[in-house]
Amino acid sequence: MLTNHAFLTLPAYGQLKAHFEATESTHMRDLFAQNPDRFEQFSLRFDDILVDFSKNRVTAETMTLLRQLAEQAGLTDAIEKMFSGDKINGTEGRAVLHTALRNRANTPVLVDGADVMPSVNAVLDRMKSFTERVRSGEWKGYSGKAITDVVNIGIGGSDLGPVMVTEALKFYASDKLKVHFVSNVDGVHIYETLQLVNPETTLFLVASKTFTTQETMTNANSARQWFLDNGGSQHDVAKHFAALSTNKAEVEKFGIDTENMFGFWDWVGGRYSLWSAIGLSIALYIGFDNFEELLAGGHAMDNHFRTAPLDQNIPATLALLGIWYNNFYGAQSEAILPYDQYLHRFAAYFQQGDMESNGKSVDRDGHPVAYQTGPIIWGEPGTNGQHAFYQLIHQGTKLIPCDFIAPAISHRPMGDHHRMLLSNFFAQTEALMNGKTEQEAADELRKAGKSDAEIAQVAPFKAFSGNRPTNSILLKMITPYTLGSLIAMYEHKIFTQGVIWNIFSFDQWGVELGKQLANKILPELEADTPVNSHDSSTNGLINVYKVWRKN
Ligand SMILES: O=P(O)(O)OC[C@H]1O[C@H](O)[C@@H](O)[C@@H](O)[C@@H]1O
Repeated sequence: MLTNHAFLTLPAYGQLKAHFEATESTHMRDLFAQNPDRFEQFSLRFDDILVDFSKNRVTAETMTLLRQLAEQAGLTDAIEKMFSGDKINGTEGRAVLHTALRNRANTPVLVDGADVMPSVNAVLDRMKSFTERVRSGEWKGYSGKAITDVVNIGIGGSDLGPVMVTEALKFYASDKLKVHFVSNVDGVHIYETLQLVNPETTLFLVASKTFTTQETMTNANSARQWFLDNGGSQHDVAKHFAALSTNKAEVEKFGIDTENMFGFWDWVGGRYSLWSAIGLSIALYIGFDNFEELLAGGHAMDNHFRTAPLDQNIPATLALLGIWYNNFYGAQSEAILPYDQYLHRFAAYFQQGDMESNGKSVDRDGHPVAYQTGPIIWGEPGTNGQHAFYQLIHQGTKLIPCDFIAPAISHRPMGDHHRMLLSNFFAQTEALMNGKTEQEAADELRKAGKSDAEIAQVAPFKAFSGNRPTNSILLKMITPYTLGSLIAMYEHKIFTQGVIWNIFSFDQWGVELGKQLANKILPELEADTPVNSHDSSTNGLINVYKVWRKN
């Protein structure tokens, strides 16, 4: 278990508070003007990833104090505990070992005294041979045809990771195999997906850690019914359905051949599970070699996080910067802005990764926290975001720290597109940092021939305060390896923040509540008789629904 501490009484917290008050009005423009080495001093490189954090409202002193905060919160010890299988998920009594899933060094990792690596490797071997059989066409559907479409049925962590990664690595995909994802219990999702596929050549992956999640089981049942109604027999189900789960008993109950079950373990959190059997759709889509590259990239970042000193440690640095804005500047959110269309689900993926992990308000002693914890994560790919919500980032009243992410090399070089994309990537962080004074705005207007009256009227609106913090994460190229490192980088950022805030990052009781509540109302929706067991709003909504559904 992790050692507890009181975040607000850490000596570095008090020092940071005083430092914040003393430096709050400093403008980054001046910091850049004063220090020509700012980029060298405040950027880190790891393989083909460059993290430039110089456009933040920090000085060397800020970073020193933030690192002291991490040390005083016991980060080094906490990292060791996670990697070595300590039961750091305190409310569920579980280890947290997604790092073991990508432990390419194969060094033993012990849970309750037993090495988990042989089981990890055994599942990877089975995934490999299954992937090869399906991709080569050796695996046949019931009518003897090869598989052309894979439909992953899962939700939350059993969906978002595979969706994000298959999109991000589409360049590496085989054109012989398409992947589809069904998550929402809204019948529209499975209906529309089934319109695209043929039962003879479709493989359904039922992805659920618990194998009891309402949405997934409902979609899986509908998929099986569709399969049986459209030419498949009960006997053929084994050729068209596989399960990715920790729950063998429920998989058997559903009727999936356990030969087609790919297991994982309770020490893999749902939102950290793309590295496990939950990643089978990824392996099928991009091939097992590429899936292994993804694991290798994650493993390399694990080694970096575990061994790099704090002043060189990329995930820890990003975490500390996040804490600086969250706990001292009062920033409510962080935007993730990938300048890469293939990464268009990256922010959505880390919405779950971050918000489900650190959206907690009770500390590890069970006491309500008296400080802010996890931020709101949001974002869309650049340049679309620029034409939608960047106005608020540039000139709104809220401070929104942003991560800008871009590859130097595009997989799809089309004319000048990539250069244009990157010119936006570079320009935006520069503008957010520099801003534009009213005087500069006035000078521009004068040059454009505007009268003094016009200038006085318009200049205030054309001024930008600047001083808005950004990290620029420049990658050479989005390869499976680099993406693996990038994902692991954010995972460890989230972990670091949870350690410093003294919260449990690996449970999700808030989500469980929703599952229970919906199950209570579902039977009440059966009959047309009005309900009166809830508050007047809930009763009113249900009763109008009961009337309207009759038409
Ligand atoms: O894989 P499962 O068990 O279907 O859970 C799917 C999802 O359910 C809930 O929303 C949470 O517990 C998530 O963390 C999880 O990823």
